Amino acid sequence: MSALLITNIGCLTGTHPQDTLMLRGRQMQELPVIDNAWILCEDGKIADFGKMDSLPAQLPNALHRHDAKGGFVFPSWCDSHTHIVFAAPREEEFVMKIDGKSYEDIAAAGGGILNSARKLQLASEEELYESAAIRLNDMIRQGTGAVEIKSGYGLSTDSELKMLRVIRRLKESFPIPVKASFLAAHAYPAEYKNDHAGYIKLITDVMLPRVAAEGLADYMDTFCEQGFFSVEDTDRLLTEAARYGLKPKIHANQLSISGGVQVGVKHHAVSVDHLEVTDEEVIQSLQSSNTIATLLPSCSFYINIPFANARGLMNADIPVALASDYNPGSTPSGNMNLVVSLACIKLRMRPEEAINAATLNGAAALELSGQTGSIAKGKMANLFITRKMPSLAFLPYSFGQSQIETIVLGGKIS
Ligand SMILES: N=CN[C@@H](CCC(=O)O)C(=O)O
Ligand SMILES: [Zn+2]
Repeated sequence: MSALLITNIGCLTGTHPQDTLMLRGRQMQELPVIDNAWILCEDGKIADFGKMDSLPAQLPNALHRHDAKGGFVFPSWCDSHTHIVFAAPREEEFVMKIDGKSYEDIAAAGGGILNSARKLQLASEEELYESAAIRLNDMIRQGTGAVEIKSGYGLSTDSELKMLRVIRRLKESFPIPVKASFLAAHAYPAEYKNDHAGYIKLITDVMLPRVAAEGLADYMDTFCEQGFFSVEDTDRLLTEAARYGLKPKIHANQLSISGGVQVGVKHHAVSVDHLEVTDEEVIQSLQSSNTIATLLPSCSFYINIPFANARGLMNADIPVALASDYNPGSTPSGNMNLVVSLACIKLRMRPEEAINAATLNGAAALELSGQTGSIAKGKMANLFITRKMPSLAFLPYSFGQSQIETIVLGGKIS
């Protein structure tokens, strides 16, 4: 039996009741904490915790002790939206953006997703695994302890399967939970430019059965957006995916009011992601559902598009999660500390709301909140320990810097 005792914790953060598995809008203001605390991890799980003056006299024999020296302990970030399997960065597009081209201009000029797809088709599974593993390791060092990864730079049967197999290998070899989303409907490949029905048929009749047969995906995703996949395309794809037990997670309303939120809600999507553009109808459709609004402020920051209306969503009691959207085009960063800072600065989320959105609600957007995302007995001991900080707000306040000193995964200092 392996056991880890962390003592002298300045503030143990996110001690939600065990049965709190998702926070709707206004509930997100509550972030329970225990000051001057200890936590005991046994066999990879959180066994117990409390105030220092309640530290039990009887402790497991083979005990590793760690003195947090006044640092804060958080549940690891749960990053529920990433695209970290890609063949090459796209810094040439970064320079095009500086020169005034928009995300849509670059995509129309053969850049964007199709650019990544061309490069990915030429890369081997091994090369893709190696580069994605480096990114995932970097994310873990920055406090991420659960992640979702999408396909969507394959856009052919072989290459989509190749991406999903890389994700499966990451799942098998990393000590954190990994969920996979099948995103063949990310862009129409050049050869289907004038045959959208043909590509939809390829996804439904050829790709989906193979993805399901190999058990390669947990979710079905589509980029429901003007110039990409329509509401009708999305409706059809989600209907077919449901036959294979794949629930939706949708890219919706990144560039326009696309109808993606409503079609996602209709299909009981676990989450609808982006939502940089919303209106009253979008908010109303989410209000009557359990679908999570996953916001990606580092994407807004990087490609200079509007920031999501987090306050409007939370005031309407909609559950909001935060994720990185790490990808080579619109967000070349998987740093959840920066995401949380941007959420405070640009989405005007209070630190407690942003931290809940990046932990418990992020876990809910991965359907893992029974296992991670808060400090509760029996949950995975995936945590991070910061330097001594003067307050909770100091974490997002010190934007662009990391306060993290120690990572704990499965109850072990890693
Ligand atoms: N919007 C669609 N997909 C990605 C960007 C993909 C890319 O530009 O490569 C996103 O979530 O931002
Ligand atoms: Zn995305």
